[in-house]
Amino acid sequence: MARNNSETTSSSRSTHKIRSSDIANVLSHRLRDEQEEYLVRWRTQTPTASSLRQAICSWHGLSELTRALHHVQRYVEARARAAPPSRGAVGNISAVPSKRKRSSPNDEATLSRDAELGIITPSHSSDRSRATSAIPSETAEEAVHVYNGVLERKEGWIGAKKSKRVPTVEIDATTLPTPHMMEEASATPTKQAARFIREAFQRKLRRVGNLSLVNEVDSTAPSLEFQFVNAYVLGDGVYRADPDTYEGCQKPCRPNMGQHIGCELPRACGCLEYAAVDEDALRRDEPQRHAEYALQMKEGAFVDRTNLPKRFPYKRPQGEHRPQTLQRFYLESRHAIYECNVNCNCGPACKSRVVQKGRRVPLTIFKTPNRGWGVRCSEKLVEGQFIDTYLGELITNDEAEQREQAGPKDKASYLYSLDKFVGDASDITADNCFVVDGQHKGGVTRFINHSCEPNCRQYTVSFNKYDARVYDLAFFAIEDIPAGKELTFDYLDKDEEEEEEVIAKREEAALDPGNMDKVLCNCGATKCRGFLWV
Ligand SMILES: C[S@@+](CC[C@H](N)C(=O)[O-])C[C@H]1O[C@@H](n2cnc3c(N)ncnc32)[C@H](O)[C@@H]1O
Repeated sequence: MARNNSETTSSSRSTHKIRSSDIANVLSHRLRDEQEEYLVRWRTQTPTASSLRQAICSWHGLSELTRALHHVQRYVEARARAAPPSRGAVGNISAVPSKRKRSSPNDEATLSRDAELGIITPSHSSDRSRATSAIPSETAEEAVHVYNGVLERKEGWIGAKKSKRVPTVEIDATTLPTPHMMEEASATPTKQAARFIREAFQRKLRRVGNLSLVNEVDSTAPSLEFQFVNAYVLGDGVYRADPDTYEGCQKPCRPNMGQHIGCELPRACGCLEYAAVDEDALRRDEPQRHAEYALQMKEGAFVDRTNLPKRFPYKRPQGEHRPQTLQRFYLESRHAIYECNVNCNCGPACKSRVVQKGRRVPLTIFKTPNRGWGVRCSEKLVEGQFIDTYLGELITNDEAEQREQAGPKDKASYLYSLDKFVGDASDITADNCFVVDGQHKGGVTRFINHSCEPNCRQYTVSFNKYDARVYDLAFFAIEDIPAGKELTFDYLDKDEEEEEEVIAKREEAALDPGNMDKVLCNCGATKCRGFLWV
């Protein structure tokens, strides 16, 4: 049924929703009957200067916008960026998506990127001469709920259309919001929107499971546009092997070896082919072979690893409800970890299966005072305990470079090159390795902040020993971490340095003009290097 444009559109109990894809953007907000209402500009198929002027705009309560809340979030955060927080408005929003360039208000001939995205800047309101019919008075303006069209409600959805039958209030949509609307908006809080947005993000977390959100700093929530995924999302030109084709360990490995804790064959297990050689065992058991091995390693010669004793990645579980932890050797080295896989003979109880079983610990995304969102665990973690993997879009290096150039200055923080095996006997180079971009699609670990003195580290974990291109990036605790303490890792994974050395370098970095546009590090560690990427 067609709705007259003078009808109220903001029922607080609405069962009819606006589709996210039908909205171009949110232009303003106001309070009516104690309910926040948001002025929505409907999307036109292909935005042209004239279609933007004639775009349908209408006011809606939040219950009609629950499927399109990220548009409200963008509006609220852009507003907070433009003005310092006041009277219940949102505060620190350092982690919101990048700012967009805005189009020249009078440049109709060439549509800017803003216009393509459907963003109309308030500054257009100065060009009143284009209005098809100016709004006569503030009172009339207040009464209007739909401009340039009518709304219809069908099958749970709200749509907008032009109507020849129903008289409509016509206005140059690029003049919205009007100065009066802007004035009203500046005096109106966005608390209800903040609650709707926070609840929507919490619903996302519940769908993932074992995740929560805490914000004791302001009323914001992480971007609703962030999509949680549970595996890499393959981009164009990216490929990975089907798990059915992975080579698994075969006989003599067998299920339930070693009192049901899996593999006990550090020389024979095929999955350990590229695992770290247990040099202590080799020296002790076969001194001659150890001497040959040490020489081959020193000269960079080929090493036949068959039957050399290898190190298992994980310790046996230390009690029924205790987590398995990384062996000290792996914890302290950067050696890749090889786990057993779906085609192995060892069975699911094998001790070389930790990361593949996924996150077991409850994590909380929380707002920090000076580093955007961070992550903590509500349970204590022990040294060597697995936390979670870094996920995201798996893209080519070329694609990553393009995204880095087009993105904000901290884009690099979300990009992780899978370059562990560059330089090994493979055709992988720094220019053709794949890259994980976790900014818009990924897992909770994408919210982990950097520290120059971290309590976690990222390790390479492979289930397919012959694939040097695609592997997991897994976070482990590198010390015991009390419940509630922020989890951090060193984005540059640097080796530890002496304090005086770090301080000297930090002072030098602060004076280097080349670091002027670098992101300052707020980790607060004694050995802080001063910048995120130095
Ligand atoms: C991978 S994200 C971490 C999550 C991020 N805090 C957020 O709110 O989405 C990396 C970004 O967080 C911020 N960040 C992380 N660690 C920081 C630190 N030690 N000091 C300052 N900013 C930091 C920077 O903006 C960086 O680009």
